[in-house]
Amino acid sequence: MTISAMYAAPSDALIQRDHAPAISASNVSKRYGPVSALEGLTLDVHAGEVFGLLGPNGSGKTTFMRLLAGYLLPSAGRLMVAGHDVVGDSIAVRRHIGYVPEAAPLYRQMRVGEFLAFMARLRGVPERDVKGAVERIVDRLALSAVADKPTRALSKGYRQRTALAQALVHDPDILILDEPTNGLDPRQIIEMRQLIRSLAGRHTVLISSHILSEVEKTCDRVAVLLNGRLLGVRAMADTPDLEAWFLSLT
Ligand SMILES: Nc1ncnc2c1ncn2[C@@H]1O[C@H](COP(=O)(O)OP(=O)(O)OP(=O)(O)O)[C@@H](O)[C@H]1O
Repeated sequence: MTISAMYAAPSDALIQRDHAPAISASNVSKRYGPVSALEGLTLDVHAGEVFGLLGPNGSGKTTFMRLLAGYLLPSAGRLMVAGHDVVGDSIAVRRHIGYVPEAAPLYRQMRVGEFLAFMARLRGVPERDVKGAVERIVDRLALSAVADKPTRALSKGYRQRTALAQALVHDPDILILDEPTNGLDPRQIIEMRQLIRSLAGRHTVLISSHILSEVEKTCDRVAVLLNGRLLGVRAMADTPDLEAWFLSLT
């Protein structure tokens, strides 16, 4: 399917709502030698929702995201993304995922437009569709003012937005954002939150954070992780006091 057809067609994410969860973890564990970073994690993320992973430093949030993105392999358990196994079908999984790590590399010598075109090609967007895909994402994320600037010259807010654009340029169903507001100023935090909310529905968004108020304002549902273990999952609509719930768990 061409990227233009992907934009025109109802997204896989919406189709999946009636079928498989966008992300499904069954008893997933990850060890780094003697360190247990995730312990028997079982969790479903529904298509089209913004889902928050909340936990202090070292609770396993980044490890879970890196497993989903195929950068790491689980030590045990089964992890499915858009109906594909991350171990057995990693190429299909990568097509469905856009990932923004906490410190996203931006190839500092490239201009923003060039960088996005480079990332689109890397993700398998056909050559004839690259220009259109870049134009669409530059427009959608309001990057036109900086499209000709080298990425090294960007402000932190624009850098974060460019990192998000590279993760969306191939129009994945699922977007994974590790601490997306880290280091942003208050206005940039608000803009990033609005941007994430605007992606819900068409995309499934998984974000990590250790800031309760951030999760409260951005997410539809939240999971609390501590020391690699899942302590609970709640819909924000059913959680009038996130702080009280969090404290009751930890
Ligand atoms: N490459 C690694 N080798 C060894 N231990 C690791 C490695 N990466 C993470 N860990 C350990 O795994 C545990 C979970 O780390 P992880 O980075 O997934 O947590 P986190 O919740 O994302 O933390 P943060 O908010 O600080 O990014 C921690 O104890 C961490 O020290």
